[in-house]
Amino acid sequence: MSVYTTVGRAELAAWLRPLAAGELIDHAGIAAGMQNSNYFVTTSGGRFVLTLFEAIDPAALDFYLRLQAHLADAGLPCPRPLADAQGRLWRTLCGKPAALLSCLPGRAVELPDAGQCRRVGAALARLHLAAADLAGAPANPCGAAWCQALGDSLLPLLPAADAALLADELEFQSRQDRSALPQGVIHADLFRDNVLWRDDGELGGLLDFYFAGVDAWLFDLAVVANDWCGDAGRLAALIDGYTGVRPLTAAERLAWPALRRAAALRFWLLRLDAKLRPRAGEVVTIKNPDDFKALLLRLRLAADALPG
Ligand SMILES: Nc1ncnc2c1ncn2[C@@H]1O[C@H](COP(=O)(O)OP(=O)(O)O)[C@@H](O)[C@H]1O
Ligand SMILES: N[C@@H](CCOP(=O)(O)O)C(=O)O
Repeated sequence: MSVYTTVGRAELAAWLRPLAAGELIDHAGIAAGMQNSNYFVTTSGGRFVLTLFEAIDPAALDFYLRLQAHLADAGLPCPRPLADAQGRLWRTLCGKPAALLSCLPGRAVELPDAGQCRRVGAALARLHLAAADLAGAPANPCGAAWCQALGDSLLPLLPAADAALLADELEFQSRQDRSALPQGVIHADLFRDNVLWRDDGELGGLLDFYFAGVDAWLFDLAVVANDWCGDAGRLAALIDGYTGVRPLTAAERLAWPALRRAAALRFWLLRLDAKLRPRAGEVVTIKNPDDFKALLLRLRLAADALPG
């Protein structure tokens, strides 16, 4: 989990009232996630997820919640935020912006098969196309400039070998320009633990849109490839699923190796930052940064060509 903010029953019951979601039965912290505080909430009206946003600019939050409603309207299995009578999708709870969203069915898988990689690839491309007509989207909050700034600030905290690797990769990435690649709203964090699968094998949910923003679509595909595809077969299936919905351009094919490195760097940095400068909370999940350091080292040695 991360439960940084503890929510009491009485304050939650009062906060729920304007949503007409039924009477509170119980709520329990969720044992996953790194960024926000999440609770399963059961009411007489059903089951929901309560998210308290720990470090999100409220202006960006309006966009994240509108995005999920927009994608749900487009038929993607995304959580739908509940609105109060004034149409507000979030209000303050325990001093934090908070939203109640539909609870989607299914479980995440740790070892996806090629079929699941193909389906997640197709869903990612559908997400890219469906979000393209959403107005007012901000830039990816953790894009290339964020990586450079966070990387620079972490350099003095790292052992010499890691600092050398990071400095060299930051220098390489500073010479890449993804601004001419096809762009749009990207999920930016569609890891295995952010995708739910139903018992019948179908996609149950795409979760956790709180890093979304405009960036190269291919960067999003690289984020997914890095987390989902431990072998060539699963990578080929992911790309096949994606390109079946949105074919890639020649420029994207050329940019693939550098963007896979950029995606590995982005999550190495996020996890390093969480480990080296932890936030206080009731329960805090810290994920291992070394997984992404190892991946980055491998991608620097052997630039995998894009299959297909
Ligand atoms: N709408 C939802 N429906 C079902 N489960 C959810 C939903 N939202 C979150 N969860 C569960 O909570 C976990 C943490 O949520 P997530 O959005 O990843 O947190 P964080 O923003 O902290 O990364 C997910 O892995 C999932 O198990
Ligand atoms: N998915 C990323 C970012 C943080 O994880 P999440 O649990 O908040 O989605 C990672 O694994 O590092």
